[in-house]
Amino acid sequence: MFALILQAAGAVVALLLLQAVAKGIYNVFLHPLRKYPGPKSFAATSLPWAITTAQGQWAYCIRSLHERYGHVVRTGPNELVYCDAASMKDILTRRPPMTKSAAYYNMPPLGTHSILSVKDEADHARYRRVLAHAFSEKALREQEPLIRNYIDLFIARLRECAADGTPQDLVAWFNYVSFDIIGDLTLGQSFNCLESNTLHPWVQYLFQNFKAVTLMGCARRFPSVFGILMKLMPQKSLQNRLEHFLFSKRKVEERIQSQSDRKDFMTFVLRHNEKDTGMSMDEIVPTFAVLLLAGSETTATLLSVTSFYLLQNPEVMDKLVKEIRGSFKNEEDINMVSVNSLQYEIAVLDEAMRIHPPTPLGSPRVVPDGGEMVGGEWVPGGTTLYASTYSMNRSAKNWTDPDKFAPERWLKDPKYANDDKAAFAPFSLGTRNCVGKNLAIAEMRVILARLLWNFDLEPTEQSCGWVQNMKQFILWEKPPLLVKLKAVVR
Ligand code: HEM
Repeated sequence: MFALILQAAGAVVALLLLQAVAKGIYNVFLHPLRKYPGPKSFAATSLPWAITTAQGQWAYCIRSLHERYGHVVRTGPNELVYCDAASMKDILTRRPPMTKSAAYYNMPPLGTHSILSVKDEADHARYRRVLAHAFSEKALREQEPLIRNYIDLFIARLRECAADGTPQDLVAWFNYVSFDIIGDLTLGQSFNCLESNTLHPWVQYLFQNFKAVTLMGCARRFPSVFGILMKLMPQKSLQNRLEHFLFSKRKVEERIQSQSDRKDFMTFVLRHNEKDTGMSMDEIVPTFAVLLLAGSETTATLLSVTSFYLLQNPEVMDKLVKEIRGSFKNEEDINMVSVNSLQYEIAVLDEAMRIHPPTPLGSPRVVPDGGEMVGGEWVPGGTTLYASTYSMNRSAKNWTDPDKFAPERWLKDPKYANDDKAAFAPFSLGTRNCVGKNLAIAEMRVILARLLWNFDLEPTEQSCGWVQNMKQFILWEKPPLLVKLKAVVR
């Protein structure tokens, strides 16, 4: 009996293997994408993509594939990745827009789409119309006092903790301040990370969640064994994902029930949420869960990256510190409007976003039925495609000295006259670009200016190799960045 079961299992495995080989041969030699350049193994099966992605190495892999094969690479049986501005524009700004790729955007756990994952463009436009009110100029002005309180606390806590000369982990501190701000703006309550000098457990779950979602994305590429792969995944991380979501749901519901009119996102959303043209509660919950994550991790990453490159480039740091300290009489003068005059700081932040974009992957889309022209070539309907932000920003075809941190390239330095600035889109393009862009920019400019107004930063031995081989699981998995802070006495 046992031998029979073994024989049957062997036959099933052999059949699956045969099917995979036949499919691989079809994909390489007969598939409509066969003429596109790229490694044969990537064209044959999704396995190389899944392995590299699960190892957190995808951004580096795509970059090296572009260096070898050119501006377009076939990275999977049904997938193309681009590395030039014209193709990126074709993909992201087409009218009507190409839909988001289901292979990359997960449905939230309770089965209703968030603004990030929703496929239907009319639904997306409806979500976006409501949410836009929470991110208008007017809303930002009204939110500034709330944000300022947290930045005051950030500086005060850093002054206390750095007073004895102990190096501070800037990644942790930027996470504390960005999560406290976003917690307050989204849920009406702080995560109290700054006060407690620790990440709230919800935030810790969040980081595990990125890995879980990445692994689920890998498993989904193999529908015939998806069920088995999901069983092999650490069940705790799947459970965490659900708990994490239920926590957000509870908090969003509490915020709505409080009927408060504080100047947070919910007040603006509820004020403009018309009954028939607005968002349902089931849609608000996952969308607010996205805001918590999209509005915190990204800004914390960029501030960490900026600090790292400033520490590695003392002449840039000096110039920036001089600009900030020479532009204001008092710290109170540093606000979301006055920082817009800091031309060098703006260039430094743009350069950090170029060299190490907080969202390294890009925005995958699906070519509509009937096909579409992308970068001057016909691409068949159903193809998944995107411009990889990391490769775009590090390509020698787009930038002079792409691996050099050079804020001057944003300040009309003739050495960088051939840079293709149209290749720079860290907040994406088109109807699904980042709704929080203005908030993110304002927040990062003020936090960086206030940090360098208050402290001289010095690297530690540990901080020197910080970016090397940093893994990506949707966002970057950042190790600690230990830095010495010397408070400036005035
Ligand atoms: C440096 C900071 C930030 C960067 C680099 C960034 C980048 C991006 C990118 C590339 C997208 C498009 C994602 C895609 O198509 O898959 C996006 C979308 C989005 N971002 Fe940001 N983001 C940042 C900060 C923020 C902030 C502060 C918020 C809100 C508080 C926010 C909220 C969102 C939302 C809701 C979307 C989805 C928009 C839509 O689909 O209509 N982001 N962001």
